[in-house]
Amino acid sequence: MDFHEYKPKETVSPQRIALRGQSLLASPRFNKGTAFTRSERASFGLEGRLPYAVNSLEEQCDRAWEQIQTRTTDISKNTFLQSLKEQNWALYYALLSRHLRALVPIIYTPTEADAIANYSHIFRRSEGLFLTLPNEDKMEELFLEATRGRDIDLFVVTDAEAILGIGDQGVGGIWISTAKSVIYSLIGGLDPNRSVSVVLDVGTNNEDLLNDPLYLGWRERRVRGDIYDRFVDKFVQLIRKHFPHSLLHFEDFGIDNAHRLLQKYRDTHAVFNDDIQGTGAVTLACILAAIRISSHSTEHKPRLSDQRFVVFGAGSAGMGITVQLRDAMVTTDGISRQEANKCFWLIDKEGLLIDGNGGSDVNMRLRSEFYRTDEGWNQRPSGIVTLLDVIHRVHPTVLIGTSTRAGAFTEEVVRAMVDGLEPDQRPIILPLSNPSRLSEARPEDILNWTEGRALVATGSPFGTVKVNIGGKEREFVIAECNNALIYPGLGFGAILSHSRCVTDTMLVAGANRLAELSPLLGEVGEGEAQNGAGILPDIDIAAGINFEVGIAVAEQAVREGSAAVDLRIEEVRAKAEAKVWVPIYSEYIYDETGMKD
Ligand SMILES: NC(=O)C1=CN([C@@H]2O[C@H](COP(=O)(O)OP(=O)(O)OC[C@H]3O[C@@H](n4cnc5c(N)ncnc54)[C@H](O)[C@@H]3O)[C@@H](O)[C@H]2O)C=CC1
Ligand SMILES: CC(=O)C(=O)O
Ligand SMILES: [Mg+2]
Repeated sequence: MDFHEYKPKETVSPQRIALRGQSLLASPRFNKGTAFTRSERASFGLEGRLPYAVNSLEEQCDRAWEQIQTRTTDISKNTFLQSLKEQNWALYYALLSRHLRALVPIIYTPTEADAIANYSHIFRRSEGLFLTLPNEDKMEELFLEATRGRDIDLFVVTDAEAILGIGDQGVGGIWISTAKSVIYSLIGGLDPNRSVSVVLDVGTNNEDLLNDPLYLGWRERRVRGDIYDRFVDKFVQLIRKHFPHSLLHFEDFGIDNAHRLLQKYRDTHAVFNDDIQGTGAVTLACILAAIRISSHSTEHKPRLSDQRFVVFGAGSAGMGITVQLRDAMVTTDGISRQEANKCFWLIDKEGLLIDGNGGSDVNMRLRSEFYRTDEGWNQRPSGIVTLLDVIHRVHPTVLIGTSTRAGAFTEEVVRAMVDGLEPDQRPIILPLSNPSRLSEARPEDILNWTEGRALVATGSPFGTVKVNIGGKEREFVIAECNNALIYPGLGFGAILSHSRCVTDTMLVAGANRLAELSPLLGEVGEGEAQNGAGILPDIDIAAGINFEVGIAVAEQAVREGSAAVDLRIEEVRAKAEAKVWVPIYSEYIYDETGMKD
């Protein structure tokens, strides 16, 4: 079901509103602009404040679409949409939902990365909750002010240390929280009034920002250690105290904190780290679908543990993916954790991770399970075993890039990978770094170098690629293996079921559902080799797909007892349909005791 065509009863029933005149027009939640009906204009003191004609939402979308076309750069389109969001939520989300493929790249990766990097210069109006270290003593007051009178389902929080692949962005990181929240509403069907986007401003180590006279954040170096931990803990405890059934989504924390905070809080609340778990789940789905196509053997169902994985960039996302794949192997293929660990070769700045060479971060413990100590690797004089060395010796079937190292998957690397496989086996190559300019390879190049054999998915959108194979031009859809394709559904499922925790089994249920919905499998059936469909569903249909993911997650939560509501599996779908938020206008009735904000 694409819920944008769906009108839940609660949304279409009349709403009682206490705002009038300019206050109503200034409320993005309730404003309808030129779509206020004649009788609403009379009741709410709007007749002299609006031009005479009354538009439908469809007509307003047409006008906004026309206006956005006149903007010539992506960043100016981004600014236009940001301003539209500040004016009218229904119109903003309706417009986005009608043009997902064109506009998601504008409000999310890659354009949002540029907006975030320029936050202090293009800033116009603030949005979100800013919790800044010098205001620590007032945190509860600020928190309650921002959430006053609202039922909150979702908090999206960043400390902005590792925004997408562009690093420490200080206070500008608020816009990754708001962008992720928008995707929750757009694709996941969450009411935008029930989410709060937060930045924990604990300083920045970005010299450019520290030296920028217009920088809007707290102009100090990043705070670490006990002070940092106390600050984050205060925030998490406020959520637990005031919104015990909400989901807490961590985004783009630095590598040292991401895993640590997830482990610290995941048993105490429904906590989710998108870069680790969202990326892990979407990549698991992508690989589950891809191996069913790439497997050269038709004799047995391809197993994850039959694959050899090279993960280039063993940071938050790389380790999240590795652990997710490893755990899935243990559960579904019935092998031990030690055996599963042997399917991975991890590479970071210091080359193949052989025995902890050079690394000093807190990821060490996680990484150490995957060290290749006893394989007799001959290090070069530089002390590094390179990606190419590993490809030559390991013959990986899957190559994943989460390094931010643009162009790291060179022609030599990709050709060496193909040479190591059976002639009818298809290499799975996933350059996942964002934004687009940091991708480890361009899909067009990978497909040319492999003559269309590779199965490719990327972190940012790349569109369709045409490749000349034996004199014939073939088209390949490049799937986006971005956590946005799954986290809205994972979150919706967790919220729907009031999950006490987000468990690994809930994540796997979501990933399996997404894999089943792969167009690659649907169109040609398993085992068909030459099909240009994307590995994962297109962003165009992401809303319907995430709805299904959400249901699978909520059902799993009910099944395993993670759900904290009295809900039967048979009731999950109906409950999801009732909860889903869609951008449409309902009728307003003026009522002094009605809704104000
Ligand atoms: N497609 C998706 O859904 C997602 C993509 N990402 C992308 O993945 C990239 C990494 O993100 P995080 O893991 O959060 O960052 P991170 O900083 O935690 O990890 C990056 C890792 O790559 C390593 N690295 C850097 N240069 C390298 C090189 N030349 N060779 C090998 N390794 C190198 C770093 O040392 C670090 O361990 C970013 O571009 C981010 O946008 C992250 C999350 C989701
Ligand atoms: C997609 C995402 O979460 C990232 O690139 O960080
Ligand atoms: Mg992220």
